[in-house]
Amino acid sequence: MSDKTLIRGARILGGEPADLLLADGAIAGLGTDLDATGAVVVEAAGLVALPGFVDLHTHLRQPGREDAETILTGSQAAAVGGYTAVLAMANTNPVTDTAEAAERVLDLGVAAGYVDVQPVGAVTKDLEGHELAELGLMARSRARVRVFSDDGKCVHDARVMRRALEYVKAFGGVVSQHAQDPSLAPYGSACCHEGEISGQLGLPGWPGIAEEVIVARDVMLARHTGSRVHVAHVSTAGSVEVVRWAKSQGIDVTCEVTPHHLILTTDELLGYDPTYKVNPPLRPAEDVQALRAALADGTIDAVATDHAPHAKHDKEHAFVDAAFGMLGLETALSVVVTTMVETGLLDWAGVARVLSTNPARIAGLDGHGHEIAVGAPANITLVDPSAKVTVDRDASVSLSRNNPWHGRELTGAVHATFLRGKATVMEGKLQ
Ligand SMILES: NC(=O)N[C@@H](CC(=O)O)C(=O)O
Repeated sequence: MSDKTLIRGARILGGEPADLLLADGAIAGLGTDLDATGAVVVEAAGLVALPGFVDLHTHLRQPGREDAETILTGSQAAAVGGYTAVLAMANTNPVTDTAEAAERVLDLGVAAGYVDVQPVGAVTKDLEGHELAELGLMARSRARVRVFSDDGKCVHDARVMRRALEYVKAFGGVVSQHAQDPSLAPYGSACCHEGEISGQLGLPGWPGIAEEVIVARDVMLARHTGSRVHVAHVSTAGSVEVVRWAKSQGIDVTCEVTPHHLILTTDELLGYDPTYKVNPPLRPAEDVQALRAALADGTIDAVATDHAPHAKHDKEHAFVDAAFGMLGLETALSVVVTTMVETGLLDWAGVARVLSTNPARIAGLDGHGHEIAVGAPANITLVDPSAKVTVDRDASVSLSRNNPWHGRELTGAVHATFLRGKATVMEGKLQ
């Protein structure tokens, strides 16, 4: 089979139609009426060409919970979602807190071959929050770890956070903080936005302030250390306000929002369906509006899925006992189109920014998030901008089924994904 592909007539970043020639892993031509000799031709009239998506926040569950997801199945779900790179969170079993563990994740990602799997290193040993993990060794390993996170838990001790920020500064790393002060929102028990709704449902409250105090503290620590902090899954208007202020002061802070926090609200909890139990919890509509506005104005840099697959027997429990988390990789683009493009809040260049360019920059991934230009790596996602999709959780390539979008109609679909010129997905199907 030819290793040349001609994508014919795609709208580049939603602009004018052009042909794209992919050869030897790179974009070899961009223009009109390019010569198709020897190339596989992909007819792309009406489709939008974007740089391959990069997910800053994916839980792949391997090692330890291969019944919920593996690096292979998670990579496949990512490719179907239009991703060419994912950052694999460290809260596996064992935790990714050594150079060897990070290299193992990297190698399994290469063996799977659907997306570049970039390991995230734990900030503290075994995510316990006390002793720093081998940050330098992970950074210098073959895995070149640059993003560190105890995600699932917060680096709640200010002294440990300060040391982590100082340490990662030496090699241009970043700490991605799961902002949850456990004295205000205890791990495991706090599971519902604190407010009228938690009272009504009788569920332990997870107040927005538990997130906001950590975000406020961390931007001050970033300023003090001159280092770089990233806030994972921001979920409240207050957090966004703090980040907006910090950016205006020149503090080196970035943040991400999940697709689910852009649309789902506390109302979903009324049926006590554990599919909607997630950390941080779903918030009221005012927060959702503030998150959309902040993504539109650039205060929020990226959309990151927090894809959190769980086996049935961990999710199908009474709400208080079920595992936290929901799937996200395969549906993120459709949620972004539905909430941000259809509403006029983002154009396609904006979608490229929040799903590709910014996350690649934050993670320090050189081979991703490029402009669509001759010579750039051929990591390309083709999107059908107006397709109406009714999500079917059983059509998922993820091993898990905790899909909050099941039965909903969303707009926009991934048509094809190319990783260094090779089609991993074509006509929505895994290759
Ligand atoms: N986001 C989630 O709801 N779940 C995450 C970890 C976490 O609790 O943040 C997971 O690993 O399942």
